[in-house]
Amino acid sequence: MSHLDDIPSTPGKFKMEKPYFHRIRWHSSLAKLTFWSLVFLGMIFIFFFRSPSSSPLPADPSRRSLRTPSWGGSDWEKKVRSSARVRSRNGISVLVTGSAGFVGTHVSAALKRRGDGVLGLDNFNDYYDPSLKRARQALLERTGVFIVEGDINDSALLMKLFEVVPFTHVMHLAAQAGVRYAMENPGSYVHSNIAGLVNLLEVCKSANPQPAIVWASSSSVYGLNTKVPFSERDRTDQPASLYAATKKAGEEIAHTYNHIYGLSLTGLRFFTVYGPWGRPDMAYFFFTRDILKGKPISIFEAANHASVARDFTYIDDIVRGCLGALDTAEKSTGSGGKKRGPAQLRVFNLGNTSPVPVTELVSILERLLKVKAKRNIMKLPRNGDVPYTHANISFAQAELGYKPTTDLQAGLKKFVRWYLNYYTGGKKAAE
Ligand SMILES: O=C(O)[C@H]1O[C@H](OP(=O)(O)OP(=O)(O)OC[C@H]2O[C@@H](n3ccc(=O)[nH]c3=O)[C@H](O)[C@@H]2O)[C@H](O)[C@@H](O)[C@H]1O
Repeated sequence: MSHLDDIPSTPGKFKMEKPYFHRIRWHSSLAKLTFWSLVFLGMIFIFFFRSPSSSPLPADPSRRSLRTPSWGGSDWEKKVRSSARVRSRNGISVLVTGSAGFVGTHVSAALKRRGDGVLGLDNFNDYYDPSLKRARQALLERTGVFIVEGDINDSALLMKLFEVVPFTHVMHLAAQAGVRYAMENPGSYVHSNIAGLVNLLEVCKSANPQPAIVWASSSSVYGLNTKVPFSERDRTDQPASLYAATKKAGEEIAHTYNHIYGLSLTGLRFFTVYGPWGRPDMAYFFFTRDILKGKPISIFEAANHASVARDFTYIDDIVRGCLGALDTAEKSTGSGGKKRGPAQLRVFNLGNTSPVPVTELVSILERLLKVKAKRNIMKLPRNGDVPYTHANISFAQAELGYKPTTDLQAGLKKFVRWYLNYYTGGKKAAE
């Protein structure tokens, strides 16, 4: 909706007065006309000075979200119940937020496969191509997972979902992802990663029974930490991006809800997750697209020409980590919004323990695509990126049985196969 639409409708106010009207009346009309003209000009002024391009925080950071999702009604409730129905002995019923996202789709499918009840929730925003999210949704629908269209900031919707289904677990993956985009749209990070998280926890704390919650934190919380490999005991108070700061804030918020309300909370610090059905905003994904198009790619390097490297982690390994976290999550201890005893609070690294330079990532892609990349080496910009990540996963190994098995070469092979098939039917280079 245009901001100009906000101008109150004032029928008749601008109507031309007839000349034989009383002088005083004429003066008053002129005054009114002047007044409304000024109001009109004022609105135009406000519109331009509050437009997203000139404002650091967009007036409505959720503007890219589906604004008025339709939910409710008996058919809708039937679909919700059916999707969330547990079909295996000792299965769990899980609300998966961000289920049309990359990790959300894979986790939802894996839970469904083993007979758990799964209900998805996603706002289908256009941070990246929503048609990819729709394709993931279609994939999940075929496996019996229904995705409710809505935002985690919508308390009424969340309360309704808990009224219809007494979820035992929440897998909270809905978030504003991406390190570099935080400089473009900081408000969207606050909206999803802070306000959205708090809203979800508020509803969870009041639910009866309270669910156990597993949620996506990020390797980026290690920020400027230089001690490697990164251990959960290392400092995380030097975030290098607003994205990282909101994820770190999430970890502190989790502590609060665990402390006050007895919510069982497990945060998973994902390390640069990649694979089929991945996110087009991530380097491995758009490098593939650009290499195929013959477009140059920018490869960042750290100070003194040092390589920038990432502990790239394959999606199937991450999914196993997520399921391990759900399966070992203890029950929340509160009821009626009140804590009844101490509850579980955990944070785990989910990485691959094997950092690979971005230059090597590009070489692997060149071999798999059989196309030489046009490499444009440039200094790591000050955009929130950190030069290096490396996970110590011994804690996740001990507690969740987490053990990654896919190296970057094998994982990218699967990604490239999916990419070519999805975008070109395996025949020609992608658009
Ligand atoms: O682990 C995380 O917590 C995060 O992982 C991911 O962030 P990153 O590790 O930064 O992944 P990604 O953008 O793919 O850049 C990969 C590498 O390519 C380099 N890079 C990037 C762009 C470019 O043009 N050139 C380049 O060299 C770049 O410098 C980097 O070294 C998720 O996006 C994020 O949401 C969060 O989950």
